[in-house]
Amino acid sequence: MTTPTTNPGPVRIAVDGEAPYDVLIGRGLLGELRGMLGPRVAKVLIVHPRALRSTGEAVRDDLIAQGLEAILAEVPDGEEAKSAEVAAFCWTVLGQSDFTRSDAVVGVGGGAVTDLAGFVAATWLRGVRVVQVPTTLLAMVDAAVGGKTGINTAEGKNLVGSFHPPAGVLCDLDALDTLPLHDLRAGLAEVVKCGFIADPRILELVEADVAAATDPRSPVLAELVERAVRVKARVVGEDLKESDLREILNYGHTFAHAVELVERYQWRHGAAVSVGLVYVAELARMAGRLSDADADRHRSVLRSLGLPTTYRGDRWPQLLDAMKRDKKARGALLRFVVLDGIGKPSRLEGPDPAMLQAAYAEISAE
Ligand SMILES: NC(=O)c1ccc[n+]([C@@H]2O[C@H](COP(=O)([O-])OP(=O)(O)OC[C@H]3O[C@@H](n4cnc5c(N)ncnc54)[C@H](O)[C@@H]3O)[C@@H](O)[C@H]2O)c1
Ligand SMILES: O=C(O)C(=O)C[C@@H](O)[C@H](O)[C@H](O)COP(=O)(O)O
Ligand SMILES: [Zn+2]
Repeated sequence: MTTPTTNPGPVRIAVDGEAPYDVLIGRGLLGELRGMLGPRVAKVLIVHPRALRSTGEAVRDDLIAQGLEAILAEVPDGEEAKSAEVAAFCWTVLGQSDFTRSDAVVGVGGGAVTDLAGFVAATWLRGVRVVQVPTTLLAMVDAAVGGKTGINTAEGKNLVGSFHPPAGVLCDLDALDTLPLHDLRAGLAEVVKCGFIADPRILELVEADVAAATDPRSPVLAELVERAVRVKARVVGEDLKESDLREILNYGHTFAHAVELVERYQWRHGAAVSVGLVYVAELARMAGRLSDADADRHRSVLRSLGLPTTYRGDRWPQLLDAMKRDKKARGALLRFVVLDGIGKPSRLEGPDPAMLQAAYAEISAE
């Protein structure tokens, strides 16, 4: 059931760092885009997925009405957008449109498109402005914020990319009205991740009312978005380039990225993160770092949201091979973000291979 909402005006969350910017969360925010682009921008490339053609066109028409030159680059839906070929297509459009350093890119779409648009902006003329307009929950709470941009290669997920913070992020919650439930749930996996690493109130909100947490019109979901963005903003504001603290945002991702690769991206990122969280909670439990109750809480909260908590691919050697290319690895040393308790992220370095496989057996047996 849809809960009626009032329209209290946008929440503004500042992200600190060398080039600080704001994340706006609210409804009907398109009018804020021109201001975020900045006064010098005259030409804009709007990168959008095929499925959101009419949204891309609406953004283009709005900017044209405000006197800008705006061009569309339509890219494939989902993970297919994150390839060298699609990035090269965008560079061609930019080249043919004579884009200069005073022009800007706007990413309109889910995390796949905001990762691609950010990467194109980071690489064009060695870096132009990008404003992100995320349209999935996952992109609002995670992908569009923080400046990690990138594409995949045949060998793995996000292996090519750069840190290129946006000039601003517009999280218009109205976009969630059309988002399929599976994609909403996928976004909630990253929200729950923030709950485990830094903000336990997120876990309490989900546990108290799962229906509200999965209702795009509910104030509970709006609060979850705000809380998750605050976690991310605080972390990336302190450690943009992942020298240490930022690794905590990668909680659950060592196993998740391996699943995505092995499953040829037929798993949504958020679904893979969900099993990745359960996997690493098992690992931490086996290493004597996490209590049974806290490890079990991972399973119960994710399961209550309809997210997967098991992986039955029977592909341990391939998963282990993929995990070796995780960016947190150092040489042959696998490194995992683990919890010593809820809200207490830590690291587990070079765990015993038998324990790695035992944790896998645990999540495939359930
Ligand atoms: N850069 C980062 O820090 C970061 C963080 C988390 C995830 N990511 C990346 O984000 C990607 C996953 O993002 P995602 O979950 O948004 O998936 P996605 O971008 O693949 O979008 C999912 C699907 O929803 C469609 N869609 C988008 N908005 C819609 C809307 N409002 N209504 C209906 N359909 C809509 C898309 O076209 C797509 O088919 C992965 O590639 C992941 O690696 C990056
Ligand atoms: O922002 C971060 O840092 C993260 O790790 C957030 C993750 O949710 C996200 O999926 C990120 O793209 C993973 O990055 P990678 O460095 O492991 O490729
Ligand atoms: Zn992620």
